[in-house]
Amino acid sequence: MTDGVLEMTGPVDALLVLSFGGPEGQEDVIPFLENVTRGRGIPAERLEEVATHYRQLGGRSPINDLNREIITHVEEELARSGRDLPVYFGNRNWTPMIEETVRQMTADGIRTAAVFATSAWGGYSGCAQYQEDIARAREQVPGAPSMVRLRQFYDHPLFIERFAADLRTAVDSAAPGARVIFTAHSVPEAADAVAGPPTLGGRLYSRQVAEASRLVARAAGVAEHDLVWQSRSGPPSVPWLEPDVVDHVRELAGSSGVRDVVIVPIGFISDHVEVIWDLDTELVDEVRELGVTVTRTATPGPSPEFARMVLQLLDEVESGVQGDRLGDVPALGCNRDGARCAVGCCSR
Ligand SMILES: CC1=C(CCC(=O)O)c2cc3nc(cc4[nH]c(cc5[nH]c(cc1n2)c(C)c5CCC(=O)O)c(CCC(=O)O)c4C)C(CCC(=O)O)=C3C
Ligand SMILES: [Fe+2]
Repeated sequence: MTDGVLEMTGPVDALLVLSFGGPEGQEDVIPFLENVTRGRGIPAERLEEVATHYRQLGGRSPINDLNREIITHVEEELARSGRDLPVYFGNRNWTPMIEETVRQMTADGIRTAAVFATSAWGGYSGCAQYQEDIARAREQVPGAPSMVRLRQFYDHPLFIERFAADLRTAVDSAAPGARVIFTAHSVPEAADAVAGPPTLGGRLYSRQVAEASRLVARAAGVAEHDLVWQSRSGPPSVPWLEPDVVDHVRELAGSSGVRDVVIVPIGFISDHVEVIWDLDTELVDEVRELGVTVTRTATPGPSPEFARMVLQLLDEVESGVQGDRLGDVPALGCNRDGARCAVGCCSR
C-alpha cells in the first residue's frame, strides 16, 4: 500500500498507551462526562441517559482495567523479546490524564516515545482527536519527548485473526443459520464524510469498519454478514451512520423471522460500556420480547495476539518497514508529535 507515510523513529525510549479513559466510581461519572463532552454539543437528555448507564454499572467503566490488562500483556511480550522498554498509560478523559503522564515521562528522562492509541480506526474520534491529545500534552510540558503514533490497525493480521477466531467460536455455539452482524460506534454522517484526506476519498472510518468486517467474516468462513452502527448521540435531526443495531435486529425479526443473531462488536477493542451496556444489556432486552437470542462475540483487547500486534506496530515505526496488512482501505495515523495525517484530514 502506498497510502500514509510511515514515520521512522529508530529505537524509542518508551511506549505510551493512550486511551479514552472512564470513571472508576459513582463520584467520577459526571466529571468524566463533562470531560468527554466539553464543547461537543451533546444534548443534556442524552448525557443524563448515558450517566444512568454508568451509574448502573456501579459508576465504574471497565475501560481502565482493560487497558491495564493490555499494558500487562505488552510488558510480558516485551520482556519475552528481551526488551527493557517502559510502558506508560495516559487518557484523554480520565486519570491518568495524558498531560500528567507526559509530565512523568519527561521527568523520567524519556526523549522519544511511540504512542499506541487504542482505536483501530481513522476519523475524528478514533484518530484525529488522539493526535490533538498528543499535541496538547506536548505543548503543556516543556521538554516533552518526541512522540510518534503507531498506525491505524484496522486490518492488522493479528487483529483480524483474533476477531475471526472468536466469531468462529460464537457461530459454533449459536443456533445453526444464525445471522452474523458486525457493529461499530456510529458517528455523524458529516464526520465520516471528512474522515481521511480528500485525496483518499473520505469516509475512511466507515470504509475501514466495512473492510475489517469483510476480512473477519472471510477469515471465519462466514459467507454473509450485515454491518450496522450503535451508540449514537447528538440531536435526532443530525444524520448519523445507520442502520442502528437495535432497529436492524428488530427489522430482521419482523420481516425475515430471524431468531438468532451473532453480534460482532468490531468497532471496539475491548468490552467497553458500549459493549456491555448498549449490546449485552440494551440490545438483549429490546429484542428478547421478539424471541431473538443474541450471541455476542469476544473482543480482542485482552488476548496475547493483541499485545503481539502492538509490538509489531512498534517495530514498524522503529524500523520504518511496513508490516503485513490485509486491507485495501488506507491506514494512516502514523504521525509525529500529533500532526494531522494529511492536509484536510478529519476536519470534522
Ligand atoms: C468512533 C468512536 C469510538 C471508537 C474509537 C475509539 O475507541 O476511540 C468511540 C469510543 C468510545 N466512546 C466512549 C464513551 C463516550 N463516547 C461519547 C460520545 C461520542 N463517541 C463518538 C465516537 C466514538 N466513540 C462520537 C462521535 C460521540 C459524540 C460526541 C463527540 O463528537 O465526541 C460519550 C458521550 C455520551 C454519548 O453521547 O454517548 C461517551 C461517554 C468510550 C468509553 C467507554 C467506556 O467507558 O467503557 C469509548 C471507548
Ligand atoms: Fe464515544
